[in-house]
Amino acid sequence: MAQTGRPEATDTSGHPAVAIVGPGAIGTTVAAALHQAGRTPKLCGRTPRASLELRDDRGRVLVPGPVHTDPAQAAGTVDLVFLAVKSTQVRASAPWLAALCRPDTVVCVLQNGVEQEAAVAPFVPGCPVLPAVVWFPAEAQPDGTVRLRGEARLTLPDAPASRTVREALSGTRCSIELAADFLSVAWRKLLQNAVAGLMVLSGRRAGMFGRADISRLSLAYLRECLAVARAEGAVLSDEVPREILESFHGYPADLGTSILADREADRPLEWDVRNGVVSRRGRAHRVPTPISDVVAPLLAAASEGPG
Ligand SMILES: NC(=O)C1=CN([C@@H]2O[C@H](COP(=O)(O)OP(=O)(O)OC[C@H]3O[C@@H](n4cnc5c(N)ncnc54)[C@H](OP(=O)(O)O)[C@@H]3O)[C@@H](O)[C@H]2O)C=CC1
Ligand SMILES: CC(C)(CO)C(=O)C(=O)O
Repeated sequence: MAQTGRPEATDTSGHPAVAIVGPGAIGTTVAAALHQAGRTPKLCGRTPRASLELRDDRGRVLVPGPVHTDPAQAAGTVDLVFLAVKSTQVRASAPWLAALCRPDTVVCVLQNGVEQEAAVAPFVPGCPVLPAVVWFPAEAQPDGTVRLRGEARLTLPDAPASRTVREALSGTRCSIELAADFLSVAWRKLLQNAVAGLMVLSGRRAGMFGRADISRLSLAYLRECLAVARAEGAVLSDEVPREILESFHGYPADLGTSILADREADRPLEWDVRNGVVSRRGRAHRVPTPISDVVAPLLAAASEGPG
């Protein structure tokens, strides 16, 4: 972590200076929200780009770059880092975190899962690490633009560091809710992500949940995940599995999920944080997870092989 790096004065309006590490589907959405409000963040990625582009029903937002790719060349710490790389890419993004963070930098992790804090904290010793539940679907397109398919919305824990994130995003199109019981919200989203993993195994999009057999399988899987979530302390009602299944029934048939996009591009999958976690935490609590114990190894093999 940079101890003496001079804070970057990218923002003179009193809003926190922000960097986005991982300007992909989610990172581009947040960057566009900030840019539209006149608070263009520093963009830190892996692939060089001159700019980012977000598209949705309302039009396009072009976020001026460049996307920096060398942490040594993009000097200056910031008040807030949005970390929007995949969970499989956190370790590789550590040089960015070291270059951008000083001890009071807030690191807000825009990733699926329930283990973001434990995964990221070792790379930013002393910094407040905030997990965020990301509710909106965003899809990177073959031409490099990002298609946003919903309203940009995050839920954060009701913690002091969340104030920095609220200030950064205040008045932007990306809304923020603070949850007193963040654990329960994060597990509810995890259930949604776990069942979305079935799309990878079938190679199909949300339309597949219209099948009666897939609906039965999903409901059984969601109930199993719910038992683990409750063992972890989440307060979620018996209705949650059905509510989640109904939300999948209501999605456009061609809506995917980020883990399916990774599968289609033959990239490593976030199988462990989205599906494996259910088996792992289930074992710890002696909660049986027979469906998860089939789904997780198949996703792991799809991700990593061999074969
Ligand atoms: N997409 C969605 O709809 C949703 C995603 N999420 C979660 O959000 C997180 C981000 O997902 P998403 O935006 O879809 O992922 P993407 O793959 O679209 O974006 C990841 C970005 O990180 C960049 N990156 C990879 N490695 C590094 C590195 N070492 N240093 C800097 N940047 C790097 C990638 O660069 P490159 O262009 O070179 O690959 C890419 O720009 C995931 O945890 C996902 O589960 C949550 C809700 C919805
Ligand atoms: C689309 C959404 C919000 C639900 O599955 C998601 O979390 C993802 O694609 O990773």
